[in-house]
Amino acid sequence: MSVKKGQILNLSIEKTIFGGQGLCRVDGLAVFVEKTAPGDKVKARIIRKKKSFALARVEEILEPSPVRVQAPCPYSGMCGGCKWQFIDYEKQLEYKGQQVAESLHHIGGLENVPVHPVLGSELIYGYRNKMEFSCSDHRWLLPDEIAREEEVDRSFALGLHVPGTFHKVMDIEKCLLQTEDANGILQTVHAYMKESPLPAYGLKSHEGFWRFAVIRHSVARDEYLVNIVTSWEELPAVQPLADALAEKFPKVKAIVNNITNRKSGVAVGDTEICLKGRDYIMDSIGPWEYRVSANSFFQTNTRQAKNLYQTMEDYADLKGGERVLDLYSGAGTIPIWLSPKAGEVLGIEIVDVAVADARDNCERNKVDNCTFLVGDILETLDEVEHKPDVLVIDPPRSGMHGKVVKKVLAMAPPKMVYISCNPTTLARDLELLSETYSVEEVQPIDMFPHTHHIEAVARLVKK
Ligand SMILES: C[S@@+](CC[C@H](N)C(=O)[O-])C[C@H]1O[C@@H](n2cnc3c(N)ncnc32)[C@H](O)[C@@H]1O
Repeated sequence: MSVKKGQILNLSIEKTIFGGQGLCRVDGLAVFVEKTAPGDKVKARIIRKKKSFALARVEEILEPSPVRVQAPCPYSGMCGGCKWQFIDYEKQLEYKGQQVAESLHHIGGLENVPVHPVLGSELIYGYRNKMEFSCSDHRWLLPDEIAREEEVDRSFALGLHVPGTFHKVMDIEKCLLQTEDANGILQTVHAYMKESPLPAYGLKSHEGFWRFAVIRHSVARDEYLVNIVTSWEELPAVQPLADALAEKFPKVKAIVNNITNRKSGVAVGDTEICLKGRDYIMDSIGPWEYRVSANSFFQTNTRQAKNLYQTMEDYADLKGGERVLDLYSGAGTIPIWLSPKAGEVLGIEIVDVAVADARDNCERNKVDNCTFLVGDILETLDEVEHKPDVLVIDPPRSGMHGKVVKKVLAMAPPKMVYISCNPTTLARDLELLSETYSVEEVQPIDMFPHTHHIEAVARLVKK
C-alpha cells in the first residue's frame, strides 16, 4: 500500500524516537506520529509524505497503550515544555536509554558500547531551577479557549511556546516543572506586564517592550532570581515591578533587567541593570556553593546535577595531581568539583559573566588550583600550553565544532569524559573521536523528566 498525504490509517505504535514522536511502519515506510506512546493503537491522518518517511497526526486513540498515565498538567499535549507527561515515568527512562543506545549505534556506528540503565530523577515535578517564559503580543489560543474566543484577550501572553514554533506563545498560569513559589512569581509578573501601558514584544513584528521573564531558583537556599528582559531601558516601567515582587515574595533576593534589541529569541541582554537586591543567587551542588548570575549556565535540575558530577568524577578517575582541562566550563562547577583530587584544572568558557562567576566561586570555596580562559573554544584551545592528563567536555546541544574535535584529537589526552545533553551530537562526536579513543561506557542521566531530553556521560580512553 502506498501512503498518501491526507490518508487516514489505523496504526500501532511500535516505539518512540529521539524527539519524542511515536514510530510505526506501513509497508516498510517509517511513519512518525506525534503525541503517541509505544503500544497505542490510533487512527491517524498522514499530514506529510516524503520519500523515506511520513508524519501523521492522531485523529482518535482506538486503544490506549498500557504505559499511558493521566497527565496532571492542563497544558499537556499542547505545550512544548514537556511532551511526555502522559507516559509512565519508568517507561520514559526505558525509552530514553534505548534512544541513547540507538543513537550511538545508528548515528555513531559504535557497536558494543555498554550503556547503563538511565539514572532517574529524584523529583519528577518541580525539578527545574530555571524557567524562561516568553512574552508575545498575540496569545495563542488553546482548544477550550477557541470555543470562547470573544471572551479571551488575545493581545498579551506570557508563557511557553507551542512545540516547534517561534511565534506561537501559550499563556501559562502555572508550570508543574517549577516550584509553587515560582508560579506565584510568574502570576505577579504576568498581571503587571499585562496591565502595563507598554506593549509586549511581537515575535513577528519585532516591536514591543516586554520580552521575557526568567525565574531562577536556588534549591540550597530556597531563594529566587527574577530576570525581566526588555527591548529597551525604561526604568520607570520595570522598577515598580521589581519593588512589587520584592515586597510580595521575600524569597526573591535578586531582580535584574536584561536589555536587548536583538531579534533572536534568546533571553540574554546586551546590558544588565540590577533592580533589587543582588544580581545573582547562591546555590549548591554537593558540598560546593556556587554564585549564579542571570546569564550564566547552571545545570537546571540541581539535585540530579550531583549525580551527573559524581558520574563525571568516577569516569575521570583522578588518582591525584593530574592536569585537567574542562571545555565549556560555565560557572566553574566542574573544575571546582574536581579540584580536591586534581593538580590543576583549566576551564574554558565563552560567556564572560559565567567566567566571572567561576572565579568568584573558586574564592568562595577556597579553591586555588582552578584557572579560566574566556573565549570561543575554537580559538582559545590554541592558548592551552600544557597537554592535559584528563579532558572533560560538556558542550551545548549542538556538540563540538568539527575543528574542535580535530584539535582535541591532536591534544591526545589519555582520558576523556564527554557530558552531553543531546544523544545525536554525542554519537556524531564520539564517532569522530573513536579514531583514537575507545568509548568504554555511557551512563544516561535523566535531568529532564517528562521531556524526551536525556543527558549522558561517556568515558573515553586513548587506544
Ligand atoms: C552545557 S553547558 C555546560 C556548563 C558547565 N560544564 C556546567 O556543568 O554547568 C555549555 C557551556 O558552554 C558554553 N559555550 C557554548 N559555546 C561555547 C564555545 N564555542 N566556546 C566556549 N564555551 C561555549 C556555554 O556558555 C555554556 O556555559
